[in-house]
Amino acid sequence: MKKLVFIGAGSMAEAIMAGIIENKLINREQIWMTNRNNQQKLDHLKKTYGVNGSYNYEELFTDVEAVILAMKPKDAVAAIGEIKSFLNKEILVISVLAGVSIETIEAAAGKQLAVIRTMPNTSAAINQSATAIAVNDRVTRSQKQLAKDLFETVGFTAFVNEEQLDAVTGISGSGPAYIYYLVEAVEKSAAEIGLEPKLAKDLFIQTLLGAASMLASSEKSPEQLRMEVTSPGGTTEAGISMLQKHEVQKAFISCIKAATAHSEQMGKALSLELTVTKQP
Ligand SMILES: NC(=O)C1=CN([C@@H]2O[C@H](COP(=O)(O)OP(=O)(O)OC[C@H]3O[C@@H](n4cnc5c(N)ncnc54)[C@H](OP(=O)(O)O)[C@@H]3O)[C@@H](O)[C@H]2O)C=CC1
Ligand SMILES: O=C(O)[C@@H]1CCC=N1
Repeated sequence: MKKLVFIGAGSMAEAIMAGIIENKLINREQIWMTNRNNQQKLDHLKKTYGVNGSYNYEELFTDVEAVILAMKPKDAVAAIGEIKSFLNKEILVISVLAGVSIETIEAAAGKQLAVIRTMPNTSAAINQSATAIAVNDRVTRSQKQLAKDLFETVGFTAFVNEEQLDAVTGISGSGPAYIYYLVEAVEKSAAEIGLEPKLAKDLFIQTLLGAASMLASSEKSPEQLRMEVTSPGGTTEAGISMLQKHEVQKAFISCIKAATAHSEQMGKALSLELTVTKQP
């Protein structure tokens, strides 16, 4: 690896960069970061991780092997526009942007590029991301391997078709928030059932970890595992019957579908924005 440049230095960029450094995949001196105008953040990243920060594109793009696009989707077209003259087919472009298609990235750059589109999640900050990766046909085998190696430093990876990335976003990109929302409910219930919120949270976190490990290691289906907890006429049955009454499973399915649909819509809106901008 010659040089890896992050365009955008927010929470996702920091989490991925920290994983790469911790796993010694690339030397910290080979990692460069830039953002829109937050010099303080670049100074902080330099001090904390020993990476380089710069606003000078000539400097950033000298000997670059790969760039990681890590700005908000709404800023993507402008950000790619600023760097497009430095991009070419030899530089691998890796995107972590939700809903921004490979086609849109190439259209914003005005040229064909080797693009890898990924969907990680915020658990990358503790090397526990679930990252799906899609590639276009200009990506070489070694570039594909590089992307896999990079994202394996922050957790699990799987290759998918680009069309599947909206669904991945609905499940695992946004997924951590669904679990946090559930834990908020546990905390809210604590006082009413006579437990300290902190203790309720700690008990539930261990319950989540245990259940996640069971799901990952057991041959049994989630339904079978649920039935093993549920004694006839017992406490779990009483609890689950309330979830059924409130149609929680149905609500959860709607939640995943809404997030997936929103990812699709964001992609279409950006693509349309580009088409309109390019009209003479
Ligand atoms: N948060 C999440 O759970 C997940 C997010 N993603 C995706 O990751 C991406 C980044 O999200 P997140 O890290 O939360 O965002 P942040 O808001 O934390 O960071 C965005 C960064 O982009 C920079 N930026 C904006 N415009 C430009 C530009 N023109 N040139 C260079 N840098 C620019 C900002 O700079 P400045 O501070 O100077 O404005 C900032 O450093 C998003 O596209 C999101 O869809 C993917 C998976 C999960
Ligand atoms: O909410 C979002 O749009 C981003 C993408 C996936 C998780 N967070």
